[in-house]
Amino acid sequence: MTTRGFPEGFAWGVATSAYQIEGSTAADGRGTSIWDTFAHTPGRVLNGENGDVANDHYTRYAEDVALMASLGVGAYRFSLSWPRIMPGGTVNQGGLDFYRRLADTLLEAGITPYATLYHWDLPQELEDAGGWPARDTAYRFADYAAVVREALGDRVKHWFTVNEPWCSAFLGYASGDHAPGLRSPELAVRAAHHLLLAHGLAAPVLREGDGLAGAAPNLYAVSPASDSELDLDAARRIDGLQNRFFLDALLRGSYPEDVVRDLAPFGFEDVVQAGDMELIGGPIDFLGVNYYSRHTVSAESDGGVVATSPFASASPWPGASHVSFVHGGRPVTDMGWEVDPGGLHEILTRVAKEYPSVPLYITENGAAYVDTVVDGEIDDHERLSYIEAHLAACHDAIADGVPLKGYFAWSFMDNFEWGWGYGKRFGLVHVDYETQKRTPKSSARWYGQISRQNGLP
Ligand SMILES: CO[C@H](O)c1c[n+]2c([nH]1)[C@H](O)[C@@H](O)[C@H](O)[C@H]2CO
Repeated sequence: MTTRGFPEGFAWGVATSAYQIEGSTAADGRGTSIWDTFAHTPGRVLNGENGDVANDHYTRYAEDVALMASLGVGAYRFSLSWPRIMPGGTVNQGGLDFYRRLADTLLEAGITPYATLYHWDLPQELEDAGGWPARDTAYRFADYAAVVREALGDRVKHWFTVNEPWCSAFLGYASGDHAPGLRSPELAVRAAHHLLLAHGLAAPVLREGDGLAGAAPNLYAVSPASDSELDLDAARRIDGLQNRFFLDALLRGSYPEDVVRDLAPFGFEDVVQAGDMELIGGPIDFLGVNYYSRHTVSAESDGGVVATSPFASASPWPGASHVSFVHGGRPVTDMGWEVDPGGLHEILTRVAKEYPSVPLYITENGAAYVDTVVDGEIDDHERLSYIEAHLAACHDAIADGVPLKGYFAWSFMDNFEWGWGYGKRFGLVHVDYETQKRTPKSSARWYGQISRQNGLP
Protein backbone atom coordinates (compact mmCIF):
# COMPACT_ATOMS: atom_id res chain seq x y z
CA MET A 1 0.00 0.00 0.00
CA THR A 2 1.51 3.30 -1.10
CA THR A 3 0.41 6.60 0.38
CA ARG A 4 3.51 8.49 -0.68
CA GLY A 5 4.04 7.68 -4.33
CA PHE A 6 7.09 8.72 -6.35
CA PRO A 7 6.96 9.99 -9.94
CA GLU A 8 6.46 7.50 -12.75
CA GLY A 9 9.83 6.19 -13.92
CA PHE A 10 11.65 7.11 -10.69
CA ALA A 11 14.89 5.06 -10.62
CA TRP A 12 15.18 2.82 -7.56
CA GLY A 13 18.74 1.60 -7.32
CA VAL A 14 21.60 0.31 -5.28
CA ALA A 15 25.23 1.41 -5.51
CA THR A 16 28.73 0.01 -5.14
CA SER A 17 32.24 0.78 -6.38
CA ALA A 18 34.89 -1.33 -8.08
CA TYR A 19 37.68 -1.39 -5.51
CA GLN A 20 35.23 -1.96 -2.67
CA ILE A 21 33.66 -5.15 -4.07
CA GLU A 22 35.45 -6.63 -7.10
CA GLY A 23 38.60 -8.28 -5.74
CA SER A 24 40.61 -10.11 -8.48
CA THR A 25 43.00 -7.18 -8.42
CA ALA A 26 45.52 -8.91 -10.71
CA ALA A 27 43.13 -10.82 -12.96
CA ASP A 28 42.94 -10.53 -16.76
CA GLY A 29 45.47 -7.76 -17.11
CA ARG A 30 44.27 -5.39 -14.38
CA GLY A 31 46.94 -2.91 -13.34
CA THR A 32 47.66 -1.47 -9.89
CA SER A 33 45.59 1.37 -8.46
CA ILE A 34 46.54 3.86 -5.77
CA TRP A 35 44.17 2.02 -3.44
CA ASP A 36 46.03 -1.26 -3.98
CA THR A 37 49.23 0.55 -3.00
CA PHE A 38 47.63 2.45 -0.11
CA ALA A 39 45.85 -0.57 1.37
CA HIS A 40 49.06 -2.60 1.25
CA THR A 41 50.94 0.12 3.12
CA PRO A 42 51.06 -0.71 6.83
CA GLY A 43 49.08 1.66 9.05
CA ARG A 44 46.75 2.95 6.32
CA VAL A 45 43.79 0.59 6.65
CA LEU A 46 42.42 -0.83 9.90
CA ASN A 47 43.74 -4.34 10.58
CA GLY A 48 45.80 -4.12 7.40
CA GLU A 49 42.76 -5.10 5.32
CA ASN A 50 42.66 -4.54 1.55
CA GLY A 51 40.57 -5.09 -1.58
CA ASP A 52 42.54 -8.03 -2.98
CA VAL A 53 39.50 -10.32 -2.57
CA ALA A 54 36.77 -8.03 -1.19
CA ASN A 55 33.36 -9.47 -2.19
CA ASP A 56 34.85 -11.48 -5.08
CA HIS A 57 32.34 -9.66 -7.25
CA TYR A 58 34.57 -9.99 -10.30
CA THR A 59 33.77 -13.71 -10.38
CA ARG A 60 30.38 -13.60 -8.62
CA TYR A 61 28.80 -10.75 -10.58
CA ALA A 62 26.08 -12.91 -12.15
CA GLU A 63 24.98 -14.16 -8.72
CA ASP A 64 24.97 -10.58 -7.42
CA VAL A 65 22.91 -9.29 -10.34
CA ALA A 66 20.42 -12.13 -9.88
CA LEU A 67 20.11 -11.19 -6.21
CA MET A 68 19.55 -7.53 -7.12
CA ALA A 69 16.81 -8.55 -9.55
CA SER A 70 15.18 -10.85 -7.01
CA LEU A 71 15.00 -7.94 -4.55
CA GLY A 72 13.20 -5.81 -7.13
CA VAL A 73 15.60 -2.89 -7.68
CA GLY A 74 15.56 -1.42 -11.17
CA ALA A 75 18.92 0.36 -11.37
CA TYR A 76 22.50 -0.34 -10.38
CA ARG A 77 25.22 2.27 -9.92
CA PHE A 78 28.66 0.69 -10.09
CA SER A 79 32.09 2.01 -10.96
CA LEU A 80 34.57 1.04 -13.63
CA SER A 81 38.12 0.26 -12.55
CA TRP A 82 40.37 2.53 -14.60
CA PRO A 83 43.44 0.28 -14.02
CA ARG A 84 41.39 -2.73 -15.13
CA ILE A 85 40.44 -0.98 -18.39
CA MET A 86 43.64 0.97 -19.15
CA PRO A 87 46.60 -0.42 -17.20
CA GLY A 88 49.74 1.51 -18.11
CA GLY A 89 47.65 3.66 -20.43
CA THR A 90 46.85 0.86 -22.87
CA VAL A 91 43.43 -0.66 -23.49
CA ASN A 92 42.97 -4.02 -21.73
CA GLN A 93 40.32 -6.08 -23.51
CA GLY A 94 40.05 -8.43 -20.51
CA GLY A 95 38.92 -5.51 -18.37
CA LEU A 96 36.47 -4.20 -20.93
CA ASP A 97 35.07 -7.71 -21.43
CA PHE A 98 34.22 -7.93 -17.73
CA TYR A 99 32.20 -4.73 -17.84
CA ARG A 100 30.53 -5.82 -21.08
CA ARG A 101 29.48 -9.04 -19.33
CA LEU A 102 28.29 -7.13 -16.28
CA ALA A 103 26.26 -4.64 -18.36
CA ASP A 104 24.72 -7.41 -20.48
CA THR A 105 23.76 -9.36 -17.36
CA LEU A 106 22.16 -6.28 -15.83
CA LEU A 107 20.18 -5.48 -18.98
CA GLU A 108 19.02 -9.10 -19.30
CA ALA A 109 17.79 -8.87 -15.69
CA GLY A 110 15.88 -5.66 -16.43
CA ILE A 111 18.26 -3.53 -14.37
CA THR A 112 19.50 -0.22 -15.82
CA PRO A 113 23.29 0.24 -15.51
CA TYR A 114 24.61 3.59 -14.24
CA ALA A 115 28.41 3.58 -14.50
CA THR A 116 30.81 5.84 -12.61
CA LEU A 117 34.14 6.20 -14.35
CA TYR A 118 36.16 7.30 -11.34
CA HIS A 119 35.53 6.09 -7.81
CA TRP A 120 39.02 6.78 -6.40
CA ASP A 121 41.11 3.97 -7.91
CA LEU A 122 43.58 5.99 -9.99
CA PRO A 123 46.11 3.88 -11.92
CA GLN A 124 49.29 3.93 -9.86
CA GLU A 125 51.45 4.90 -12.85
CA LEU A 126 49.43 8.10 -13.19
CA GLU A 127 49.95 8.88 -9.51
CA ASP A 128 53.67 8.25 -10.03
CA ALA A 129 53.51 10.83 -12.84
CA GLY A 130 51.96 13.43 -10.52
CA GLY A 131 48.46 12.17 -9.78
CA TRP A 132 45.51 14.55 -9.63
CA PRO A 133 47.71 17.54 -8.75
CA ALA A 134 49.15 17.15 -12.25
CA ARG A 135 46.99 18.71 -14.98
CA ASP A 136 47.87 15.95 -17.46
CA THR A 137 45.90 13.41 -15.40
CA ALA A 138 42.69 15.17 -16.41
CA TYR A 139 43.57 14.61 -20.07
CA ARG A 140 44.39 10.96 -19.45
CA PHE A 141 40.92 10.69 -17.86
CA ALA A 142 39.37 12.06 -21.05
CA ASP A 143 41.25 9.40 -23.05
CA TYR A 144 39.88 6.74 -20.68
CA ALA A 145 36.36 8.13 -21.10
CA ALA A 146 36.64 7.82 -24.88
CA VAL A 147 37.70 4.17 -24.57
CA VAL A 148 34.82 3.45 -22.18
CA ARG A 149 32.27 5.25 -24.35
CA GLU A 150 33.39 3.31 -27.41
CA ALA A 151 33.41 -0.07 -25.70
CA LEU A 152 30.33 0.18 -23.47
CA GLY A 153 28.23 2.98 -24.95
CA ASP A 154 25.91 0.52 -26.69
CA ARG A 155 25.00 -0.96 -23.29
CA VAL A 156 25.41 1.91 -20.82
CA LYS A 157 23.61 5.23 -21.36
CA HIS A 158 23.92 6.78 -17.89
CA TRP A 159 27.40 7.90 -16.84
CA PHE A 160 28.87 9.60 -13.79
CA THR A 161 32.32 11.02 -14.45
CA VAL A 162 33.82 11.42 -10.98
CA ASN A 163 32.60 10.29 -7.58
CA GLU A 164 33.12 12.83 -4.79
CA PRO A 165 36.03 14.94 -6.00
CA TRP A 166 36.12 16.44 -2.50
CA CYS A 167 37.11 13.09 -1.02
CA SER A 168 39.67 12.29 -3.73
CA ALA A 169 41.29 15.72 -3.41
CA PHE A 170 41.10 16.55 0.29
CA LEU A 171 41.24 13.10 1.90
CA GLY A 172 43.75 11.87 -0.65
CA TYR A 173 46.13 14.83 -0.74
CA ALA A 174 45.43 17.05 2.32
CA SER A 175 44.61 14.80 5.29
CA GLY A 176 46.17 11.65 3.82
CA ASP A 177 43.34 9.47 5.15
CA HIS A 178 42.67 8.14 1.64
CA ALA A 179 44.94 7.08 -1.21
CA PRO A 180 47.52 8.26 -2.16
CA GLY A 181 47.89 9.36 1.49
CA LEU A 182 49.63 12.71 0.95
CA ARG A 183 49.38 15.69 3.32
CA SER A 184 49.76 18.83 1.25
CA PRO A 185 46.94 21.41 1.03
CA GLU A 186 48.74 22.84 -2.00
CA LEU A 187 48.50 19.52 -3.82
CA ALA A 188 44.93 19.04 -2.62
CA VAL A 189 43.62 22.28 -4.15
CA ARG A 190 45.34 21.43 -7.43
CA ALA A 191 43.79 17.97 -7.32
CA ALA A 192 40.32 19.41 -6.67
CA HIS A 193 40.51 21.58 -9.78
CA HIS A 194 41.93 18.85 -11.99
CA LEU A 195 39.28 16.35 -10.90
CA LEU A 196 36.67 18.88 -11.99
CA LEU A 197 38.60 19.53 -15.20
CA ALA A 198 38.61 15.77 -15.81
CA HIS A 199 34.83 15.86 -15.51
CA GLY A 200 34.67 18.81 -17.91
CA LEU A 201 36.81 17.04 -20.50
CA ALA A 202 35.04 13.68 -20.20
CA ALA A 203 31.40 14.75 -20.02
CA PRO A 204 31.14 15.86 -23.70
CA VAL A 205 32.72 12.55 -24.74
CA LEU A 206 30.22 10.52 -22.71
CA ARG A 207 27.31 12.68 -23.89
CA GLU A 208 27.95 11.95 -27.55
CA GLY A 209 25.00 10.30 -29.23
CA ASP A 210 22.49 9.00 -26.70
CA GLY A 211 24.85 9.15 -23.72
CA LEU A 212 23.73 10.99 -20.57
CA ALA A 213 26.30 12.22 -18.05
CA GLY A 214 26.87 14.07 -14.81
CA ALA A 215 29.12 14.11 -11.77
CA ALA A 216 28.45 12.86 -8.22
CA PRO A 217 29.73 15.27 -5.55
CA ASN A 218 29.21 14.59 -1.85
CA LEU A 219 27.19 17.34 -0.24
CA TYR A 220 26.47 18.02 3.41
CA ALA A 221 23.95 20.21 5.16
CA VAL A 222 26.09 22.68 7.13
CA SER A 223 25.08 24.59 10.29
CA PRO A 224 27.01 26.88 12.65
CA ALA A 225 27.26 25.61 16.22
CA SER A 226 25.98 29.02 17.36
CA ASP A 227 25.05 32.35 15.80
CA SER A 228 28.35 33.92 16.85
CA GLU A 229 30.25 35.66 14.06
CA LEU A 230 33.12 33.20 14.45
CA ASP A 231 30.89 30.15 14.14
CA LEU A 232 28.99 31.68 11.23
CA ASP A 233 32.28 32.25 9.41
CA ALA A 234 33.48 28.74 10.23
CA ALA A 235 30.27 27.34 8.71
CA ARG A 236 30.73 29.58 5.66
CA ARG A 237 34.22 28.17 5.14
CA ILE A 238 33.14 24.53 5.43
CA ASP A 239 30.05 25.03 3.28
CA GLY A 240 32.30 26.73 0.75
CA LEU A 241 34.89 23.96 0.59
CA GLN A 242 32.44 21.07 0.84
CA ASN A 243 29.51 22.26 -1.25
CA ARG A 244 29.78 25.59 -3.06
CA PHE A 245 33.26 24.96 -4.55
CA PHE A 246 31.86 21.98 -6.47
CA LEU A 247 28.28 23.13 -7.08
CA ASP A 248 29.30 26.55 -8.39
CA ALA A 249 31.96 25.04 -10.66
CA LEU A 250 29.74 22.29 -12.06
CA LEU A 251 26.49 24.26 -12.37
CA ARG A 252 27.69 27.84 -12.89
CA GLY A 253 31.15 27.39 -14.40
CA SER A 254 32.85 29.53 -11.73
CA TYR A 255 34.34 29.16 -8.26
CA PRO A 256 32.89 31.10 -5.33
CA GLU A 257 34.99 34.20 -4.68
CA ASP A 258 35.20 33.67 -0.92
CA VAL A 259 36.54 30.13 -1.36
CA VAL A 260 39.06 31.25 -3.99
CA ARG A 261 40.21 33.86 -1.45
CA ASP A 262 40.45 31.25 1.32
CA LEU A 263 42.48 28.96 -0.97
CA ALA A 264 44.83 31.67 -2.30
CA PRO A 265 47.55 30.89 0.32
CA PHE A 266 47.75 27.39 -1.22
CA GLY A 267 48.43 28.60 -4.75
CA PHE A 268 44.94 28.01 -6.05
CA GLU A 269 44.97 31.06 -8.35
CA ASP A 270 47.72 29.46 -10.47
CA VAL A 271 45.79 26.25 -11.10
CA VAL A 272 42.91 27.52 -13.21
CA GLN A 273 43.76 28.04 -16.87
CA ALA A 274 41.84 29.84 -19.60
CA GLY A 275 38.88 27.77 -20.79
CA ASP A 276 38.84 25.44 -17.80
CA MET A 277 35.71 26.82 -16.19
CA GLU A 278 33.72 26.71 -19.44
CA LEU A 279 34.57 23.00 -19.67
CA ILE A 280 33.83 22.28 -15.99
CA GLY A 281 30.52 24.13 -16.16
CA GLY A 282 29.59 22.60 -19.50
CA PRO A 283 26.25 20.88 -20.15
CA ILE A 284 25.31 17.84 -18.07
CA ASP A 285 22.14 15.76 -18.07
CA PHE A 286 21.89 15.28 -14.31
CA LEU A 287 23.80 15.79 -11.07
CA GLY A 288 24.38 13.02 -8.56
CA VAL A 289 24.15 13.94 -4.89
CA ASN A 290 25.85 11.77 -2.28
CA TYR A 291 24.34 12.66 1.08
CA TYR A 292 24.89 11.09 4.49
CA SER A 293 24.76 13.71 7.22
CA ARG A 294 25.06 17.28 8.46
CA HIS A 295 28.17 19.18 9.57
CA THR A 296 27.66 21.33 12.68
CA VAL A 297 30.65 23.65 12.68
CA SER A 298 32.35 25.52 15.50
CA ALA A 299 35.19 28.04 15.40
CA GLU A 300 36.54 26.51 18.58
CA SER A 301 39.58 24.45 17.67
CA ASP A 302 39.02 21.98 20.47
CA GLY A 303 36.02 20.31 18.93
CA GLY A 304 35.99 16.93 17.28
CA VAL A 305 36.74 15.94 13.71
CA VAL A 306 34.48 14.13 11.28
CA ALA A 307 35.55 10.47 11.24
CA THR A 308 36.85 9.94 7.71
CA SER A 309 39.21 7.15 8.74
CA PRO A 310 40.41 5.49 11.94
CA PHE A 311 43.66 7.34 11.42
CA ALA A 312 42.11 10.83 11.10
CA SER A 313 45.13 13.07 11.35
CA ALA A 314 45.92 16.19 9.32
CA SER A 315 42.98 18.42 8.40
CA PRO A 316 41.21 17.86 5.06
CA TRP A 317 40.11 21.49 5.09
CA PRO A 318 42.72 23.84 3.56
CA GLY A 319 42.07 27.40 4.69
CA ALA A 320 39.60 26.38 7.38
CA SER A 321 41.92 26.45 10.37
CA HIS A 322 40.36 26.76 13.80
CA VAL A 323 37.31 24.87 12.65
CA SER A 324 35.93 21.84 14.38
CA PHE A 325 32.80 19.74 14.18
CA VAL A 326 30.40 19.29 17.02
CA HIS A 327 27.55 16.90 17.44
CA GLY A 328 24.13 18.48 17.14
CA GLY A 329 22.60 16.00 19.58
CA ARG A 330 21.12 13.69 16.95
CA PRO A 331 21.44 9.89 16.89
CA VAL A 332 24.56 8.69 15.10
CA THR A 333 25.39 5.71 12.88
CA ASP A 334 28.28 3.30 13.40
CA MET A 335 30.46 5.83 11.57
CA GLY A 336 29.61 8.48 14.19
CA TRP A 337 27.71 10.46 11.54
CA GLU A 338 24.56 12.20 12.68
CA VAL A 339 21.26 10.96 11.28
CA ASP A 340 19.61 14.04 9.76
CA PRO A 341 17.12 13.43 6.95
CA GLY A 342 16.09 17.07 7.19
CA GLY A 343 19.58 17.87 5.92
CA LEU A 344 18.86 15.95 2.74
CA HIS A 345 15.69 17.95 2.12
CA GLU A 346 17.71 21.11 2.85
CA ILE A 347 20.42 20.23 0.35
CA LEU A 348 18.02 19.17 -2.39
CA THR A 349 15.82 22.26 -2.14
CA ARG A 350 18.90 24.47 -1.94
CA VAL A 351 20.41 23.05 -5.13
CA ALA A 352 17.05 23.27 -6.90
CA LYS A 353 16.48 26.86 -5.75
CA GLU A 354 19.96 28.38 -5.97
CA TYR A 355 21.38 26.74 -9.09
CA PRO A 356 20.40 26.40 -12.74
CA SER A 357 17.83 23.65 -13.04
CA VAL A 358 19.27 20.17 -13.52
CA PRO A 359 17.74 16.72 -12.88
CA LEU A 360 19.09 15.22 -9.66
CA TYR A 361 19.77 11.70 -8.45
CA ILE A 362 20.62 10.64 -4.93
CA THR A 363 23.64 8.62 -5.98
CA GLU A 364 24.51 7.58 -2.44
CA ASN A 365 22.61 7.52 0.83
CA GLY A 366 22.79 4.87 3.53
CA ALA A 367 24.14 3.98 6.93
CA ALA A 368 26.58 1.72 8.71
CA TYR A 369 25.24 -0.09 11.74
CA VAL A 370 26.49 -3.15 13.59
CA ASP A 371 24.58 -6.13 12.18
CA THR A 372 23.83 -9.32 14.06
CA VAL A 373 23.08 -12.59 12.33
CA VAL A 374 20.45 -14.56 14.23
CA ASP A 375 19.41 -17.92 12.79
CA GLY A 376 20.61 -16.79 9.38
CA GLU A 377 18.59 -13.57 9.43
CA ILE A 378 19.71 -9.96 9.91
CA ASP A 379 17.11 -7.56 11.29
CA ASP A 380 18.77 -4.22 10.47
CA HIS A 381 15.87 -2.03 11.58
CA GLU A 382 18.13 1.01 12.24
CA ARG A 383 19.41 0.99 8.65
CA LEU A 384 15.88 0.49 7.37
CA SER A 385 14.66 3.43 9.46
CA TYR A 386 17.53 5.59 8.22
CA ILE A 387 16.69 4.90 4.59
CA GLU A 388 12.95 5.29 5.16
CA ALA A 389 13.46 8.70 6.77
CA HIS A 390 15.71 9.87 3.95
CA LEU A 391 13.29 8.61 1.31
CA ALA A 392 10.56 10.55 3.07
CA ALA A 393 12.78 13.63 2.78
CA CYS A 394 13.17 12.88 -0.94
CA HIS A 395 9.41 12.60 -1.29
CA ASP A 396 8.94 15.96 0.43
CA ALA A 397 11.61 17.54 -1.78
CA ILE A 398 9.87 16.29 -4.92
CA ALA A 399 6.60 17.72 -3.61
CA ASP A 400 8.48 21.02 -3.18
CA GLY A 401 9.44 20.96 -6.85
CA VAL A 402 12.88 19.32 -6.77
CA PRO A 403 13.52 17.42 -10.05
CA LEU A 404 14.68 14.26 -8.29
CA LYS A 405 14.82 11.33 -10.71
CA GLY A 406 16.18 8.48 -8.65
CA TYR A 407 17.72 7.15 -5.47
CA PHE A 408 20.64 4.72 -5.06
CA ALA A 409 20.98 3.13 -1.65
CA TRP A 410 24.56 2.86 -0.42
CA SER A 411 25.27 0.08 -0.53
CA PHE A 412 23.91 -3.00 -2.30
CA MET A 413 26.09 -5.16 -0.08
CA ASP A 414 28.62 -4.82 2.74
CA ASN A 415 32.02 -3.99 1.27
CA PHE A 416 35.53 -2.61 1.85
CA GLU A 417 34.95 0.68 3.66
CA TRP A 418 38.27 2.33 2.74
CA GLY A 419 40.37 3.16 5.83
CA TRP A 420 37.96 1.22 8.04
CA GLY A 421 38.40 -2.03 6.12
CA TYR A 422 35.49 -4.48 6.39
CA GLY A 423 34.43 -3.50 9.88
CA LYS A 424 31.85 -0.92 8.81
CA ARG A 425 28.82 -2.45 7.13
CA PHE A 426 26.62 -0.28 4.86
CA GLY A 427 25.05 -3.09 2.86
CA LEU A 428 21.40 -3.94 2.38
CA VAL A 429 22.84 -7.39 1.82
CA HIS A 430 25.12 -8.99 4.41
CA VAL A 431 28.38 -10.55 3.25
CA ASP A 432 30.11 -13.31 5.21
CA TYR A 433 33.69 -12.76 4.08
CA GLU A 434 34.73 -16.23 5.20
CA THR A 435 32.29 -17.90 2.85
CA GLN A 436 31.26 -15.02 0.54
CA LYS A 437 27.65 -15.89 1.39
CA ARG A 438 25.24 -13.10 0.60
CA THR A 439 22.22 -12.70 2.92
CA PRO A 440 19.58 -10.01 2.28
CA LYS A 441 18.96 -8.03 5.47
CA SER A 442 15.46 -6.91 6.41
CA SER A 443 16.28 -3.54 4.85
CA ALA A 444 16.92 -5.23 1.48
CA ARG A 445 13.53 -6.90 1.39
CA TRP A 446 11.83 -3.70 2.53
CA TYR A 447 13.70 -1.56 -0.01
CA GLY A 448 12.84 -4.00 -2.80
CA GLN A 449 9.18 -3.70 -1.91
CA ILE A 450 9.37 0.11 -1.91
CA SER A 451 11.08 -0.07 -5.32
CA ARG A 452 8.42 -2.35 -6.77
CA GLN A 453 5.54 -0.24 -5.47
CA ASN A 454 7.35 3.03 -6.34
CA GLY A 455 6.45 4.67 -3.08
CA LEU A 456 6.42 4.69 0.69
CA PRO A 457 3.57 3.41 2.83
C1 LIG B 1 32.35 10.86 3.83
O1 LIG B 1 31.01 10.79 3.38
C2 LIG B 1 30.94 10.68 1.97
O2 LIG B 1 29.88 11.39 1.44
C3 LIG B 1 30.91 9.27 1.53
C4 LIG B 1 30.41 8.13 2.14
N1 LIG B 1 30.71 7.10 1.30
C5 LIG B 1 31.36 7.61 0.22
N2 LIG B 1 31.44 8.92 0.36
C6 LIG B 1 31.94 6.81 -0.90
O3 LIG B 1 31.48 7.28 -2.16
C7 LIG B 1 31.69 5.33 -0.73
O4 LIG B 1 32.67 4.64 -1.47
C8 LIG B 1 31.71 4.97 0.76
O5 LIG B 1 31.68 3.57 0.96
C9 LIG B 1 30.50 5.65 1.43
C10 LIG B 1 30.32 5.26 2.90
O6 LIG B 1 31.35 5.80 3.66
